[in-house]
Amino acid sequence: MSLALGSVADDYTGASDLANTLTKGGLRTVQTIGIPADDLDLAGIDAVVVALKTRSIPVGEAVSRSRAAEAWLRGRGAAHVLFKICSTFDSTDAGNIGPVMDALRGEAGEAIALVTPAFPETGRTVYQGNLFVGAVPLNESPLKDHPLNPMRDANLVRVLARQSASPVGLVDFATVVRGHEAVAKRLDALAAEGVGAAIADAVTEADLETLGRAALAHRVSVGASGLGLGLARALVAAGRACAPDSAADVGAPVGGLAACLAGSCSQATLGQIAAAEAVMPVRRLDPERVLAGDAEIEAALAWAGERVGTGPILIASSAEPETVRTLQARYGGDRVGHALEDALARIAEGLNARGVRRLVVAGGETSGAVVDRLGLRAFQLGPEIAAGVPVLRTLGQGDPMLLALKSGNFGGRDFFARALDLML
Ligand SMILES: Nc1ncnc2c1ncn2[C@@H]1O[C@H](COP(=O)(O)OP(=O)(O)OP(=O)(O)O)[C@@H](O)[C@H]1O
Ligand SMILES: O=C(O)[C@@H](O)C(=O)CO
Repeated sequence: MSLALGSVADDYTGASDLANTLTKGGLRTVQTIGIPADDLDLAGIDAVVVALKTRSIPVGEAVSRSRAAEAWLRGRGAAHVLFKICSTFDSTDAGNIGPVMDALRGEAGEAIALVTPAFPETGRTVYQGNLFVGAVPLNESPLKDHPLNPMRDANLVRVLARQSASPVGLVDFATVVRGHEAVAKRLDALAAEGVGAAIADAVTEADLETLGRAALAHRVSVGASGLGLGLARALVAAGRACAPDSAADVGAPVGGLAACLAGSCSQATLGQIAAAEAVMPVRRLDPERVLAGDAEIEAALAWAGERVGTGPILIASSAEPETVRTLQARYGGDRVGHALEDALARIAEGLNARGVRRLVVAGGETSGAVVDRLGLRAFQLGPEIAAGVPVLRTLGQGDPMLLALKSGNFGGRDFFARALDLML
């Protein structure tokens, strides 16, 4: 059976966001962690999203891992591969969006790639190449304070041009509203001028349907869940996927204990942790003590062990931007980030050993560290908790676990409680 669509995602929460959107768009979808084992059963599956952890690693590694995932997907018949990036275009001038895009475009033999992070359902829109988060340009949004990749320029034509080896152009809104043929013509014209990537404006789902249709004529595209939606709808309309009529079903309850972990320092996650304090015990890690040794992890696990038997608990490293900046200035951003990711991953492992089978994790890098530490390999999609965040059920690995991997900025204030309500 050939895949109708393949995707290489640059982080795990982003992958589950896309897998959720593809499922809602009518594609039977599986999310894998890294390149799947050969015995993964793909019968009846339309789309595979290969989750990588390549957003914040050195460029060369990001490129080689992405190429290997793309080759695997092509080997399963995927005619189109979407490189799933963050809807807030998380990256630095060194990459990794530009270099990975250049490599995948080269492999696919395409002259140009359509690029759009628009995802209107979560307030991400693109106009004249500028990315808006809700009502404000990217550089005025909380993303300007991101601990790993502060976003200080909203003009994505400029941002991507700093990362890509080829010139970057624009498919503007006036072209998009004229439909997929106009977009296709504009892409051809840009390619003829030697432009290797085009940021495409999109404000509504209708724009993304247009872009999905235009992108499908090529072998590779770059975008967030909004473009995934456009591609899914184009595939269903073309009869290349058969839109199952039953909603995503996460199967029988898994039971077991439940816990939440948060490493995201986004404004949304900080608000969600504050709200969780009213409904479950919350412990905040002391980052300085985490950097000093194992005692903080052991203390957190002992604290959890006394409480998790009677109800869900939450452990967070998250802090306000000013606190994050102070810590990073003292110890270095990479060192702090990795130490806290590793601490939360080890706490997840300890909780799992104490019977936790239902786990909510906030933050893309944090989720990557947790899922890797637990050795999870593939997920089936369950119901949507909030826009971009589905319930995931482990696939093909003995007793199932339920997870929710939340992108930092997603979800309402009651996210943690709401997630646990759907994870039975
Ligand atoms: N108190 C803290 N001080 C400094 N860095 C922190 C602190 N707590 C967490 N971090 C680090 O901040 C980074 C947060 O990245 P992560 O990807 O997990 O969240 P996010 O960027 O908000 O989510 P997403 O990528 O899904 O948008 C991680 O490297 C984490 O270890
Ligand atoms: O696109 C998004 O915003 C998310 O799926 C994500 O990738 C955040 O890390």
